[in-house]
Formats: sequence, structure tokens, C-alpha cells
Amino acid sequence: MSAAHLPPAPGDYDTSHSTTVRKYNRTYGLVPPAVESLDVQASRCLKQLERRPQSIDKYLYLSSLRSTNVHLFYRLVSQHIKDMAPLIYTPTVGDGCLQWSHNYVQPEGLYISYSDRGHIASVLHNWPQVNVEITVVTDGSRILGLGDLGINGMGIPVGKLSLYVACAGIRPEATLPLMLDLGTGNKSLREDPLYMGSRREKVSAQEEKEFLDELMVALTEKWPGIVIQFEDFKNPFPALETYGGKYTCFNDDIQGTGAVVLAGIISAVKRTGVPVKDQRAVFFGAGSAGVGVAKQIVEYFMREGLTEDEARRCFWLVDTKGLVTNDRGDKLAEHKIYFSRDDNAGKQYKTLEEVVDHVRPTILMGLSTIGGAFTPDMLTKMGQWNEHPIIFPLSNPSANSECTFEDALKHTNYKALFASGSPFASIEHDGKLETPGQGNNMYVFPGIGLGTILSKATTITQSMIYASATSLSTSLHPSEVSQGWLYPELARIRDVSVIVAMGVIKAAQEAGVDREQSIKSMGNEELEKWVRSKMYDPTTETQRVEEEVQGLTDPSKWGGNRGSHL
Ligand SMILES: NC(=O)c1ccc[n+]([C@@H]2O[C@H](COP(=O)([O-])OP(=O)(O)OC[C@H]3O[C@@H](n4cnc5c(N)ncnc54)[C@H](O)[C@@H]3O)[C@@H](O)[C@H]2O)c1
Ligand SMILES: O=C(O)C[C@H](O)C(=O)O
Ligand SMILES: [Mg+2]
Repeated sequence: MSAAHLPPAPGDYDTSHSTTVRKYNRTYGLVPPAVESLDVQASRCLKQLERRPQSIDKYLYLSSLRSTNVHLFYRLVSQHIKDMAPLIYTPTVGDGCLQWSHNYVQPEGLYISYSDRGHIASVLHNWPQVNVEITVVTDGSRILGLGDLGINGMGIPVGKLSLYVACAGIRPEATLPLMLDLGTGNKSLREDPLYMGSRREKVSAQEEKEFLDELMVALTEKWPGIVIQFEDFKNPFPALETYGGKYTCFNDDIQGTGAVVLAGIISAVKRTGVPVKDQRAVFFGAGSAGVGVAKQIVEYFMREGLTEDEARRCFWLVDTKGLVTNDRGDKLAEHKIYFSRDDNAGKQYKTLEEVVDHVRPTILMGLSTIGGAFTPDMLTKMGQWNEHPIIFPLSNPSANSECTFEDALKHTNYKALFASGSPFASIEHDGKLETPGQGNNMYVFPGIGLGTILSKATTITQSMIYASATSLSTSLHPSEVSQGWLYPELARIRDVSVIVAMGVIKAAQEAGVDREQSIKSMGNEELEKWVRSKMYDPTTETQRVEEEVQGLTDPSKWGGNRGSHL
């Protein structure tokens, strides 16, 4: 519902609104006369989706629904999250990004260009919403495993924030998808007549840093308390070191991914029965995600009793040049040094295959962007060496997955403990349905954001990230555990996000970075109730607006959907 002096907002055109609400909203006559139930609305949407055989067309239909009937979009997504997540998020969002400039119809976020430096604050001023609680920001330089997509990467902030709303109940109008148009190293994009970003080479690292310095100040001055999520920046991107202790921010690819994979690993390691000291993890990909994940698992191994050095030595990282070692002869990127090996006796292992044969891992982790890198031969060996090999091909979208669910099961004699970044379908084997885990940061970032917003944390500490992982790992129902699942059923994601958010809030309180006084002494039950009461629920939105309108006699006081947690 809009304030009386403003034009109607997207949610105001909802055909579930009564005549009274339509009159207050000034949408009476602008939508067809029938007042529809939520079920009727949903069935129309589902039929329209069915009519579109291609996922990308479903994605475009859903994008236009979000822009024109926002609460209906979120009802649909949250009630059918298992079917909708692959359409609005990975893998379809990958095609959405690749085709962004070609399919463009409507603005869905804010674009700030390098030429706007010096007056970024005035561009933020154009954002039509008053209260923003969270932003996802990218420069498009490493979108999923698809490389530098420039401003076409806008699909990622839009998709991630849709999940914040659907999975953790952040209000839609409190989210800001933010694209930094800092040029692109992708020549074919720069030469594409339809490309909608600046046609310049990517700015230098120093220029980007200065731009970000200005952005961080401008964002927090305009919206004090805003949570800033860095997403899909090409490595190296030292934002955490630069801004981590000063702003309420986190890097989803490093920290969110680290947390979600850690949660799966905690369950998987328990299932193997192999003590952590005997775990050997080969990581294919030593970028933001690879190193971020390995570091989270080091912390877990240390909490399980290993020294830091013992824990660190359980990891073998592989990049484009092979095993990361001290004496490889190249200058190692800063973030890889912690895991570089010194026990290779001068021998360099150039391929993943050689490293796998050398290490005989218990865990094979893929964050490399290279689809199919886990060959049938490697998978077979993993099955021969381990009673329960842990195989996590985590690169996105589906085509970049290091192996498929089917291959991981088939070649390990159905023994693999599996999680992938993008979803795979279940498989029937011996009359039993085998269900893959989805080790995607979507299981944690919504709860991290919600917990941070609600606790009004000044910074996002490592202990808050770690708490998101342990909370997720305890969120499985006994029936899910007994089926051998590593992650909870996606359909329960809102409940899971509440559990994650509570863990994050408590960790913020323990770290002393919280500012929400009213919840300091709450016990679990009371806190859970409070968290739930703060969540946007698209299924009760029509009723909420109805009651608000019925209760208002003075139209000038209509605040409508401008609510905020801040
Ligand atoms: N499942 C999840 O939740 C999740 C989260 C974050 C990232 N990811 C995926 O992980 C992948 C990597 O993301 P990132 O942020 O670490 O990117 P990045 O650019 O920081 O790192 C990529 C790494 O892969 C290595 N690599 C690339 N090509 C290789 C090759 N041919 N052989 C060996 N190594 C190679 C690079 O050396 C680098 O170490 C992407 O596909 C991304 O979609 C998944
Ligand atoms: O976007 C995703 O699906 C997960 C992750 O953040 C990625 O970069 O691949
Ligand atoms: Mg990402």
C-alpha cells in the first residue's frame, strides 16, 4: 500500500486486494474487478509457467511478476521454493545474466558507474525506497563460474535478494540490488551493440578500491545499519580485510560458502566415522571460495582437537598450475600461501589427477568453475579408497559442476556423500530414492542477513559466520538425518533461516557487536517468537494491508509497505 501522495507501488496492483484497499491505493479500476483468492492467483501463475518450456522464459516471466505484483511473486516463490529456486537462482540465473542486456525490459536494481565517482551519494539518492536494510553488491567480474559478465551480472544481486525475502522474510522494499559498472575485461561484451554497461576496460584494482571507499561511506550515511553483502567479485578482492572490522559487511563467496560447506562437512565427516585427523581434503580451485571453505573447515578441525598446523595440513589445494606448493616457482597469490604445501619433496604435481593419486583423499571438493573435472576414474578411486567418499562438486551453474550426482553415485558404487552447488534431480537406485545435497550458500546467507539486521550488529564477526554453519548443521530433522541427508529439505528453508538467524544473533551478542537491547535477555523460545514476528510473510500481506486500511481514517498517515526493521 502506498502513502497517499505517492504513485501506487508494485504490490498495490495485487488482485487479492479488496475494493476498499484498491480505493485507498488508487488502483481501483486499474486492475480487473475480480477480488481473487491467493490460490486462484497462484494457479494462474503456475499455468503461465507451464506454458513456457524453456527455463529462461520462466525466469523472465517471474522477473516481470516481481516487478508488477511483488507479493504474489513472493507467495509463489516461498510456497514452491523447491521448484522456483532453480528458476530465479542457480542454474537459470546464469542464463539470465548471460542474456541480461539482450532481454532487458525493466529496472530491477541500481547501477553506479565509474564516472559517478565523487557523487555516488547522489546516485543512491535516486533509489525510490526510503528504508534499505540490506544490499548485495557486485562488479560482475566473476559471475558464478561464467567469468566476467560486466553489468550483465545484475541478475545475481537481484536473485540473491529475492532469496533473502522469500527464505528469511526481509521486506522486499528493504533490499537493494547494486551493480558497480566499473568496465569489463570481457571484450565480446564491450563489442556487443546491445551491451548496457560502460564499454571500457575494467578499472585498476586501486581505482576500484577508491571507488568502494566512497561507496561504503555513502551507503552507510544514507542507510545507517545497512548490511552489505559482497558477491561475485573476481579474486583477489581484499574487501574483507579493508572493510570487515569497520562496516556491517560480509563476503558471501568466502564466508557464506565457507559456512554452508562446513555445515555439510560436519554431518558428512560424522557419517564417515573417520576421525578429523585422518581426513585428507583435495580442493580443486584455490580462489575465494576454495580458500574460504578450507579455512572454515580448519576452524572446525581445531575445535575437534587438532592444532592449527595439524588442521591446515589436512588440505591440498590445486589451481591452474597444479598443487599449491612453496617451491612451485611462481609467486603465490597472498590468499593461497596459508595452504601451500612444503612436504612434496621437490616434486610438483601438475594435474588434479596426479594430486588425487598422491593424496588418496577422503574429501574431494570442487570450486574450480571446471565442469566435469572429477573424472569417472577419479570417482572410482574415491569409492575404492573410502567407505564413504565425500564428494562436493560445488561450482555453479550446473554445467560447471565438477561432476553430476549420477556420476558420483554410479562410479563410487553408490557410496558417495554428495553435495553440489546447483541442484540435481533425485535418482532411483535399488528401489530407493537417492537425494542429492545442495551445498549452496543460499542455506546460510538469508539467515546471516536476518540475524545481523535484527541484532543491529555493527560488524559481522567470524564467530557469527561460524554460528551460521553450526546452526545449519543442527537444523536437520531426525527423518532427514536418518535418510543420510547433509542439508535440510529446501521446502523448510524459512524455518532453517530462523534457526540460522538465532545462532547469528546469539554470536553477535557474545561478541558484543549487537545493538538491539530488547532481546538481550530473551531465552530461545521467546527469541524465536520475536524473530518470526519480524519476518515479512507474503501469505499474510493481503490481510495485513486490509487491516491497516480498515484501521486508518486519516489517509495522510498511510505509510503502507514502507515498514523497516531498522
Ligand atoms: N556452492 C556455492 O555456494 C558456491 C559459492 C561460491 C562459489 N561457488 C562456485 O565456485 C567457483 C569458484 O568461485 P570463486 O569465487 O572461488 O572464484 P575464483 O575466481 O576466486 O577462483 C577460481 C579458482 O579456480 C581455479 N581454476 C580455474 N580454472 C582452473 C583450471 N582449469 N584448473 C584448475 N583450477 C582452475 C583458479 O585457479 C582459482 O583458484 C564458481 O564456479 C562459483 O560458482 C559456489
Ligand atoms: O550464486 C550461487 O549460486 C552460489 C555462489 O555465490 C556462486 O558464486 O556460485
Ligand atoms: Mg557468488
